Amino acid sequence: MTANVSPDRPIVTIQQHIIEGQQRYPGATGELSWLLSGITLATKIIQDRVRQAGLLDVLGATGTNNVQGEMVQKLDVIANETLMRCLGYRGNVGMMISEEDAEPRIVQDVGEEGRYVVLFDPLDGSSNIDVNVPIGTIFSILRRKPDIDRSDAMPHILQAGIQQVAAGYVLYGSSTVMVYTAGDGVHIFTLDPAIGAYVLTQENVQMPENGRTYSVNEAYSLTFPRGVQKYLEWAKSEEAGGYSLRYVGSLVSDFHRTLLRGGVFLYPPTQKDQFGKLRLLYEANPIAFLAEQAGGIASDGRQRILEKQPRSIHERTPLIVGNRDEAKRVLSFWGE
Ligand SMILES: O=P(O)(O)OC[C@H]1O[C@](O)(COP(=O)(O)O)[C@@H](O)[C@@H]1O
Ligand SMILES: [Mg+2]
Ligand SMILES: [Mg+2]
Repeated sequence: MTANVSPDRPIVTIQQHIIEGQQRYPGATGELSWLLSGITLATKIIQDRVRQAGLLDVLGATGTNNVQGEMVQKLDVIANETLMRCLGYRGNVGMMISEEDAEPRIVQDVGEEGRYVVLFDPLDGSSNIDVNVPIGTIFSILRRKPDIDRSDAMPHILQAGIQQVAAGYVLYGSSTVMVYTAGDGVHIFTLDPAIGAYVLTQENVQMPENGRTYSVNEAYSLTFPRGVQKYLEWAKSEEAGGYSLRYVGSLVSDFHRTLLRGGVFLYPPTQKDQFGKLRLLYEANPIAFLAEQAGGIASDGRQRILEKQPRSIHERTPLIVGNRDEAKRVLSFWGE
Protein backbone atom coordinates (compact mmCIF):
# COMPACT_ATOMS: atom_id res chain seq x y z
CA MET A 1 0.00 0.00 0.00
CA THR A 2 1.62 3.29 -0.98
CA ALA A 3 0.74 6.84 0.06
CA ASN A 4 -0.93 8.99 -2.61
CA VAL A 5 1.64 11.79 -2.24
CA SER A 6 3.24 13.00 -5.48
CA PRO A 7 6.64 11.35 -5.92
CA ASP A 8 8.71 14.52 -5.57
CA ARG A 9 7.21 15.51 -2.24
CA PRO A 10 8.41 14.09 1.11
CA ILE A 11 5.76 12.21 3.05
CA VAL A 12 5.51 14.13 6.32
CA THR A 13 2.82 13.19 8.81
CA ILE A 14 1.39 15.71 11.27
CA GLN A 15 3.07 14.05 14.27
CA GLN A 16 6.46 14.24 12.57
CA HIS A 17 5.85 17.87 11.59
CA ILE A 18 4.91 18.82 15.17
CA ILE A 19 7.86 17.00 16.73
CA GLU A 20 10.24 18.67 14.26
CA GLY A 21 8.60 22.01 15.05
CA GLN A 22 8.92 21.45 18.79
CA GLN A 23 12.59 20.51 18.50
CA ARG A 24 13.14 24.16 17.62
CA TYR A 25 11.97 25.08 21.14
CA PRO A 26 14.33 24.25 24.03
CA GLY A 27 12.51 22.36 26.77
CA ALA A 28 9.76 21.14 24.45
CA THR A 29 8.48 17.84 25.81
CA GLY A 30 6.67 16.30 22.86
CA GLU A 31 3.51 16.37 24.96
CA LEU A 32 1.69 18.54 22.45
CA SER A 33 2.24 16.05 19.63
CA TRP A 34 0.98 13.30 21.95
CA LEU A 35 -2.14 15.35 22.68
CA LEU A 36 -2.65 16.11 18.99
CA SER A 37 -2.46 12.45 18.12
CA GLY A 38 -5.64 12.17 20.21
CA ILE A 39 -7.28 14.76 17.97
CA THR A 40 -6.08 13.13 14.77
CA LEU A 41 -7.36 9.75 15.99
CA ALA A 42 -10.75 11.18 16.96
CA THR A 43 -11.20 13.08 13.69
CA LYS A 44 -10.33 10.02 11.62
CA ILE A 45 -13.16 8.19 13.40
CA ILE A 46 -15.53 11.18 13.05
CA GLN A 47 -14.82 11.59 9.33
CA ASP A 48 -15.65 7.93 8.83
CA ARG A 49 -19.00 8.37 10.58
CA VAL A 50 -19.73 11.58 8.68
CA ARG A 51 -19.02 9.94 5.33
CA GLN A 52 -21.26 6.98 6.14
CA ALA A 53 -23.91 8.97 8.00
CA GLY A 54 -26.76 7.89 5.72
CA LEU A 55 -25.67 4.25 5.81
CA LEU A 56 -25.19 4.19 9.57
CA ASP A 57 -28.52 5.91 10.19
CA VAL A 58 -26.87 8.69 12.18
CA LEU A 59 -28.45 11.58 10.31
CA GLY A 60 -31.06 13.76 11.99
CA ALA A 61 -31.65 15.23 15.42
CA THR A 62 -31.57 13.66 18.87
CA GLY A 63 -34.67 15.55 20.00
CA THR A 64 -32.77 17.32 22.78
CA ASN A 65 -31.34 20.86 22.99
CA ASN A 66 -27.83 21.77 24.15
CA VAL A 67 -26.76 24.57 26.49
CA GLN A 68 -26.95 26.97 23.51
CA GLY A 69 -30.63 26.15 23.07
CA GLU A 70 -29.86 24.47 19.73
CA MET A 71 -31.29 21.14 18.64
CA VAL A 72 -28.50 18.55 19.01
CA GLN A 73 -27.81 16.37 15.96
CA LYS A 74 -26.94 12.69 16.35
CA LEU A 75 -23.53 13.34 14.80
CA ASP A 76 -22.90 16.18 17.29
CA VAL A 77 -23.16 13.57 20.06
CA ILE A 78 -21.03 10.98 18.23
CA ALA A 79 -18.31 13.56 17.51
CA ASN A 80 -18.39 14.86 21.09
CA GLU A 81 -18.08 11.42 22.66
CA THR A 82 -15.35 10.37 20.23
CA LEU A 83 -13.22 13.40 21.14
CA MET A 84 -13.82 12.88 24.85
CA ARG A 85 -12.82 9.20 24.60
CA CYS A 86 -9.72 9.90 22.49
CA LEU A 87 -8.51 12.84 24.60
CA GLY A 88 -9.67 11.85 28.07
CA TYR A 89 -7.06 9.10 28.46
CA ARG A 90 -4.06 10.91 26.97
CA GLY A 91 -2.68 11.59 30.43
CA ASN A 92 -1.80 15.22 29.75
CA VAL A 93 -5.31 16.59 29.23
CA GLY A 94 -6.62 18.17 32.43
CA MET A 95 -9.91 19.61 31.24
CA MET A 96 -12.14 19.37 28.19
CA ILE A 97 -14.66 22.03 27.19
CA SER A 98 -17.16 21.28 24.48
CA GLU A 99 -19.88 23.24 22.72
CA GLU A 100 -22.18 20.31 23.51
CA ASP A 101 -21.53 20.25 27.30
CA ALA A 102 -22.80 22.93 29.68
CA GLU A 103 -19.93 22.32 32.12
CA PRO A 104 -16.24 21.51 31.65
CA ARG A 105 -15.14 17.88 32.00
CA ILE A 106 -12.35 17.74 34.58
CA VAL A 107 -10.07 14.82 33.69
CA GLN A 108 -7.11 15.21 35.92
CA ASP A 109 -6.93 17.45 38.95
CA VAL A 110 -3.92 16.13 40.79
CA GLY A 111 -0.16 16.73 40.52
CA GLU A 112 1.69 17.66 37.34
CA GLU A 113 -0.54 15.58 35.15
CA GLY A 114 -3.15 17.18 32.98
CA ARG A 115 -1.33 20.39 32.05
CA TYR A 116 -3.47 21.04 28.95
CA VAL A 117 -7.01 22.40 28.57
CA VAL A 118 -8.67 21.37 25.30
CA LEU A 119 -11.70 23.29 24.00
CA PHE A 120 -13.64 22.12 20.98
CA ASP A 121 -16.64 22.41 18.72
CA PRO A 122 -17.09 18.71 17.99
CA LEU A 123 -19.09 19.32 14.82
CA ASP A 124 -19.26 22.74 13.25
CA GLY A 125 -21.92 23.52 10.68
CA SER A 126 -24.55 21.27 12.24
CA SER A 127 -27.32 22.73 10.08
CA ASN A 128 -25.49 21.28 7.07
CA ILE A 129 -25.05 17.71 8.36
CA ASP A 130 -28.18 16.23 6.80
CA VAL A 131 -27.66 17.90 3.43
CA ASN A 132 -24.12 16.61 2.85
CA VAL A 133 -22.49 20.06 2.89
CA PRO A 134 -18.95 20.22 4.37
CA ILE A 135 -18.78 20.38 8.17
CA GLY A 136 -15.85 20.18 10.57
CA THR A 137 -14.33 19.97 14.04
CA ILE A 138 -12.64 23.01 15.63
CA PHE A 139 -10.17 22.84 18.53
CA SER A 140 -8.17 25.17 20.77
CA ILE A 141 -5.43 24.17 23.23
CA LEU A 142 -4.40 26.12 26.33
CA ARG A 143 -1.95 25.32 29.11
CA ARG A 144 -3.27 25.29 32.67
CA LYS A 145 -2.12 28.31 34.63
CA PRO A 146 0.75 27.03 36.80
CA ASP A 147 0.23 29.49 39.65
CA ILE A 148 -3.50 29.01 40.07
CA ASP A 149 -5.14 26.47 42.35
CA ARG A 150 -6.44 23.52 40.38
CA SER A 151 -9.67 23.19 42.35
CA ASP A 152 -11.18 26.17 40.51
CA ALA A 153 -11.40 25.29 36.81
CA MET A 154 -12.50 28.68 35.47
CA PRO A 155 -9.22 30.66 35.59
CA HIS A 156 -7.60 27.87 33.58
CA ILE A 157 -10.38 27.93 30.96
CA LEU A 158 -11.23 31.63 30.68
CA GLN A 159 -7.90 32.66 29.17
CA ALA A 160 -7.62 35.17 26.31
CA GLY A 161 -7.06 33.66 22.86
CA ILE A 162 -3.53 35.04 22.81
CA GLN A 163 -2.68 32.29 25.37
CA GLN A 164 -3.50 29.44 22.95
CA VAL A 165 -0.54 27.09 22.45
CA ALA A 166 -2.14 25.48 19.41
CA ALA A 167 -5.39 25.56 17.45
CA GLY A 168 -6.93 24.18 14.31
CA TYR A 169 -9.83 22.56 12.57
CA VAL A 170 -10.57 19.48 10.52
CA LEU A 171 -12.78 19.98 7.47
CA TYR A 172 -14.82 16.98 6.31
CA GLY A 173 -15.12 18.09 2.68
CA SER A 174 -14.31 16.43 -0.64
CA SER A 175 -11.15 15.44 1.18
CA THR A 176 -10.50 15.54 4.91
CA VAL A 177 -7.99 18.21 5.79
CA MET A 178 -6.53 19.34 9.10
CA VAL A 179 -5.43 22.97 9.34
CA TYR A 180 -3.23 23.67 12.32
CA THR A 181 -0.97 26.21 14.02
CA ALA A 182 1.20 26.12 17.11
CA GLY A 183 2.22 29.74 16.67
CA ASP A 184 4.76 28.81 14.02
CA GLY A 185 2.79 29.31 10.83
CA VAL A 186 -0.34 27.62 9.44
CA HIS A 187 0.02 24.17 7.92
CA ILE A 188 -2.44 21.97 6.05
CA PHE A 189 -2.47 18.18 6.23
CA THR A 190 -4.65 15.96 4.03
CA LEU A 191 -5.92 12.61 5.31
CA ASP A 192 -4.58 9.95 2.96
CA PRO A 193 -7.19 7.18 3.08
CA ALA A 194 -4.64 4.73 1.63
CA ILE A 195 -2.48 4.92 4.76
CA GLY A 196 -4.92 6.49 7.23
CA ALA A 197 -2.50 9.32 8.06
CA TYR A 198 -2.67 13.12 7.81
CA VAL A 199 0.10 14.06 5.39
CA LEU A 200 1.53 17.56 4.95
CA THR A 201 0.21 19.16 1.75
CA GLN A 202 0.70 22.90 2.35
CA GLU A 203 3.13 24.62 4.70
CA ASN A 204 3.24 28.20 6.04
CA VAL A 205 -0.01 29.20 4.35
CA GLN A 206 -0.55 32.95 3.95
CA MET A 207 -3.94 34.52 3.13
CA PRO A 208 -3.88 36.17 -0.34
CA GLU A 209 -4.15 39.92 0.03
CA ASN A 210 -6.50 40.77 -2.83
CA GLY A 211 -9.51 38.65 -1.88
CA ARG A 212 -12.74 39.94 -3.49
CA THR A 213 -15.21 37.66 -1.74
CA TYR A 214 -17.39 38.51 1.21
CA SER A 215 -19.15 35.81 3.23
CA VAL A 216 -22.11 36.61 5.49
CA ASN A 217 -25.69 35.47 6.04
CA GLU A 218 -27.27 38.42 4.28
CA ALA A 219 -30.75 37.32 5.27
CA TYR A 220 -30.08 39.10 8.57
CA SER A 221 -28.55 42.23 7.02
CA LEU A 222 -31.51 44.48 7.88
CA THR A 223 -30.57 44.10 11.54
CA PHE A 224 -26.78 44.43 11.13
CA PRO A 225 -25.00 47.54 12.49
CA ARG A 226 -25.31 50.42 9.98
CA GLY A 227 -21.56 50.33 9.22
CA VAL A 228 -21.73 46.68 8.19
CA GLN A 229 -24.75 47.41 6.00
CA LYS A 230 -22.74 50.20 4.34
CA TYR A 231 -19.84 47.80 3.66
CA LEU A 232 -22.23 45.31 2.02
CA GLU A 233 -23.77 48.08 -0.09
CA TRP A 234 -20.25 49.18 -1.13
CA ALA A 235 -19.19 45.59 -1.96
CA LYS A 236 -22.11 45.40 -4.40
CA SER A 237 -21.38 48.83 -5.89
CA GLU A 238 -19.74 49.57 -9.23
CA GLU A 239 -16.94 51.29 -7.33
CA ALA A 240 -16.02 47.98 -5.65
CA GLY A 241 -15.92 46.44 -9.10
CA GLY A 242 -17.08 42.84 -8.97
CA TYR A 243 -17.08 41.23 -5.54
CA SER A 244 -18.58 37.77 -5.01
CA LEU A 245 -20.73 36.48 -2.18
CA ARG A 246 -20.02 32.99 -0.88
CA TYR A 247 -21.73 31.54 2.21
CA VAL A 248 -21.75 27.84 3.08
CA GLY A 249 -23.16 28.23 6.59
CA SER A 250 -20.38 26.15 8.18
CA LEU A 251 -17.75 28.41 9.79
CA VAL A 252 -14.97 25.90 9.01
CA SER A 253 -15.86 25.85 5.29
CA ASP A 254 -16.32 29.61 4.99
CA PHE A 255 -13.06 30.24 6.83
CA HIS A 256 -11.13 27.59 4.87
CA ARG A 257 -12.06 29.32 1.62
CA THR A 258 -11.11 32.69 3.11
CA LEU A 259 -7.75 31.29 4.26
CA LEU A 260 -6.91 29.99 0.77
CA ARG A 261 -8.54 32.68 -1.38
CA GLY A 262 -8.64 35.77 0.84
CA GLY A 263 -11.69 37.95 1.24
CA VAL A 264 -13.66 38.35 4.45
CA PHE A 265 -16.08 36.33 6.59
CA LEU A 266 -18.46 38.14 8.91
CA TYR A 267 -20.90 37.13 11.61
CA PRO A 268 -21.97 40.53 12.97
CA PRO A 269 -24.34 41.23 15.84
CA THR A 270 -27.99 41.11 14.84
CA GLN A 271 -31.21 42.18 16.51
CA LYS A 272 -31.67 38.51 17.56
CA ASP A 273 -28.08 38.02 18.81
CA GLN A 274 -26.46 41.25 20.00
CA PHE A 275 -23.17 39.34 20.43
CA GLY A 276 -23.56 37.44 17.16
CA LYS A 277 -23.87 33.64 17.12
CA LEU A 278 -20.33 32.28 17.18
CA ARG A 279 -18.67 31.19 20.44
CA LEU A 280 -15.46 32.91 21.53
CA LEU A 281 -13.57 30.02 23.16
CA TYR A 282 -13.96 27.18 20.64
CA GLU A 283 -14.92 28.93 17.39
CA ALA A 284 -13.64 32.54 17.21
CA ASN A 285 -10.36 32.12 19.17
CA PRO A 286 -8.95 29.15 17.19
CA ILE A 287 -10.03 30.73 13.88
CA ALA A 288 -8.46 34.05 14.92
CA PHE A 289 -5.15 32.36 15.87
CA LEU A 290 -5.00 30.71 12.43
CA ALA A 291 -6.00 33.90 10.63
CA GLU A 292 -3.31 35.99 12.32
CA GLN A 293 -0.66 33.31 11.74
CA ALA A 294 -1.67 33.45 8.05
CA GLY A 295 -1.22 37.24 7.92
CA GLY A 296 -4.92 38.07 8.31
CA ILE A 297 -7.00 39.96 10.86
CA ALA A 298 -9.73 38.78 13.28
CA SER A 299 -11.84 41.30 15.18
CA ASP A 300 -15.21 41.61 16.90
CA GLY A 301 -15.69 44.95 15.21
CA ARG A 302 -14.09 46.87 18.06
CA GLN A 303 -11.33 44.66 19.45
CA ARG A 304 -8.79 42.04 18.32
CA ILE A 305 -10.47 38.66 19.04
CA LEU A 306 -7.31 37.23 20.63
CA GLU A 307 -7.21 40.02 23.25
CA LYS A 308 -10.79 39.55 24.42
CA GLN A 309 -11.00 38.41 28.06
CA PRO A 310 -13.56 35.58 28.18
CA ARG A 311 -16.15 35.80 30.95
CA SER A 312 -18.02 32.51 30.45
CA ILE A 313 -17.45 29.19 28.68
CA HIS A 314 -20.11 29.53 26.00
CA GLU A 315 -20.02 33.30 25.49
CA ARG A 316 -20.64 34.55 21.97
CA THR A 317 -18.80 37.20 20.00
CA PRO A 318 -19.26 39.02 16.69
CA LEU A 319 -16.55 37.95 14.22
CA ILE A 320 -14.88 39.58 11.24
CA VAL A 321 -12.01 37.58 9.84
CA GLY A 322 -10.20 37.95 6.56
CA ASN A 323 -7.15 39.13 4.69
CA ARG A 324 -5.62 42.29 6.12
CA ASP A 325 -6.86 44.84 3.58
CA GLU A 326 -10.39 43.52 3.33
CA ALA A 327 -10.89 43.13 7.08
CA LYS A 328 -9.55 46.66 7.59
CA ARG A 329 -12.01 47.91 4.99
CA VAL A 330 -14.95 46.31 6.84
CA LEU A 331 -13.67 47.78 10.13
CA SER A 332 -13.39 51.21 8.59
CA PHE A 333 -17.03 51.07 7.47
CA TRP A 334 -18.11 49.56 10.81
CA GLY A 335 -16.33 52.30 12.74
CA GLU A 336 -18.15 55.08 10.85
O1 LIG B 1 -27.35 29.72 10.01
P1 LIG B 1 -26.55 30.93 10.37
O2 LIG B 1 -27.25 31.84 11.33
O3 LIG B 1 -26.03 31.63 9.18
O4 LIG B 1 -25.29 30.39 11.19
C1 LIG B 1 -24.27 29.66 10.57
C2 LIG B 1 -23.16 29.55 11.58
O5 LIG B 1 -23.59 28.73 12.66
C3 LIG B 1 -22.70 27.63 12.83
O6 LIG B 1 -23.26 26.51 12.21
C4 LIG B 1 -22.56 27.44 14.33
O7 LIG B 1 -21.78 26.34 14.63
P2 LIG B 1 -22.37 24.93 15.10
O8 LIG B 1 -22.95 24.28 13.92
O9 LIG B 1 -21.15 24.27 15.63
O10 LIG B 1 -23.38 25.20 16.17
C5 LIG B 1 -21.41 28.04 12.13
O11 LIG B 1 -20.68 26.96 11.62
C6 LIG B 1 -21.92 28.90 10.99
O12 LIG B 1 -20.98 29.86 10.57
MG1 LIG C 1 -19.67 25.73 15.35
MG1 LIG D 1 -20.96 22.54 16.71
